[in-house]
Amino acid sequence: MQTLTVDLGSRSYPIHIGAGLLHQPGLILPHLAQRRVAIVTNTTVAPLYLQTLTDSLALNDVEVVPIVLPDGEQYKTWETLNTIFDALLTHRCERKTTLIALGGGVIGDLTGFAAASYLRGVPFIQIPTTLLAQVDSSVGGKTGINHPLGKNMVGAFYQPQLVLADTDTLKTLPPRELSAGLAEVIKYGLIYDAAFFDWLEANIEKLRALDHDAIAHAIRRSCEVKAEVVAKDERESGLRALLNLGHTFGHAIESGMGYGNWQHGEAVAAGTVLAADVSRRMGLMSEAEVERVRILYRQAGLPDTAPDLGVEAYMQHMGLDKKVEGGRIRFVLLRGIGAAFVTAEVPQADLEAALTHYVQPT
Ligand SMILES: NC(=O)c1ccc[n+]([C@@H]2O[C@H](COP(=O)([O-])OP(=O)(O)OC[C@H]3O[C@@H](n4cnc5c(N)ncnc54)[C@H](O)[C@@H]3O)[C@@H](O)[C@H]2O)c1
Ligand SMILES: O=C(O)C(=O)C[C@@H](O)[C@H](O)[C@H](O)COP(=O)(O)O
Ligand SMILES: [Zn+2]
Repeated sequence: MQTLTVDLGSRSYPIHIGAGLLHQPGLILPHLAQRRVAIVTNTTVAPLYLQTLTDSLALNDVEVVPIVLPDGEQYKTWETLNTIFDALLTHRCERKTTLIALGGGVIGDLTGFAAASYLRGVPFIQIPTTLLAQVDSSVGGKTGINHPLGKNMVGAFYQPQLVLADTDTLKTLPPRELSAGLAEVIKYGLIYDAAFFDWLEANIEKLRALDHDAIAHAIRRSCEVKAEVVAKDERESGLRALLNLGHTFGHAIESGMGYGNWQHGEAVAAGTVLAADVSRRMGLMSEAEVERVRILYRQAGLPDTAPDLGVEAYMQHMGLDKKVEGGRIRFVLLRGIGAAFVTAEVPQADLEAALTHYVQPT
């Protein structure tokens, strides 16, 4: 097992990464304020891992309230959040009852937001079971739900007490979901660590084959970068916005195509190709570098073109992005591989050219 720390003073917490961690309740017990937890999961993950986790906690006299939600991005909504509150109240969960998110990023974001607001705040633990959740969404405290007009539009910054990433859970993950997680892994190389990007190019086949050492390294390096960025800028007043590379376009793709039709990671990959192409048009990146990015996405099983929603629809969706300031859309762009920055100074002609060039019919 490897352990990292998200260093946030009195709200610091560990990230444990390793195989078989669901069978180690000793890692969870010190973080519980009472011997009762509510495990929030979904109809896909529950049959795979809910019993294992429940049994290992029950052996230590921890009572479990299971809350099983429908599966899918289209359920990351106000209505689903309310069903969590219904269950917590029905079972008389208290301020010291810890909520445990067992699942991918959708479950983590919903559970975290429920924990931030139930009784004005209860403790929560992230047990991520997708690659995307293990490398990104379980770390850093962004929680929330979607609105029909935009992704993650309602939520809270609320940090977990613990992140427990059991890499064994990835063995049941469908290949499409593994690829979606690789999009966020590649993001860390692009924004922060060119040597990691080189390593990803050399090891992409191993990662897709779930080679133990390669996956462990990718999760660790991703969490290191995310933990460092979050520790420096928890509430995204500057540096943290770099973690949004590809997301301004990507969130437009997710909401424009209808939540759940494009996986978040797929939309981020396509969105990053658009951001890289805009960077190239602005003279910040070479054609060869854009090509390296596209090749790596293809090798990772990800799209390297975006759906053709039309320039106007893209602009409308992106106008609601959380990085918008004074009505101006701010984009994360690249100055080559490994260096990202945020700017509102993007020529409309370059945006329109990218949105015309790197798209395919929907
Ligand atoms: N909070 C953050 O910082 C942050 C970061 C990145 C993404 N996100 C959010 O995370 C979501 C995407 O997360 P995701 O890619 O994990 O999607 P997801 O949660 O929808 O999970 C993908 C699919 O895999 C299934 N699944 C989960 N674990 C499994 C396992 N071990 N075996 C088999 N199937 C399994 C799920 O039921 C689902 O069908 C988006 O809503 C995105 O906005 C949040
Ligand atoms: O943690 C962050 O900060 C990120 O931006 C990580 C992203 O991968 C993630 O998709 C996040 O939810 C997007 O944030 P948002 O503020 O644009 O909704
Ligand atoms: Zn993301």
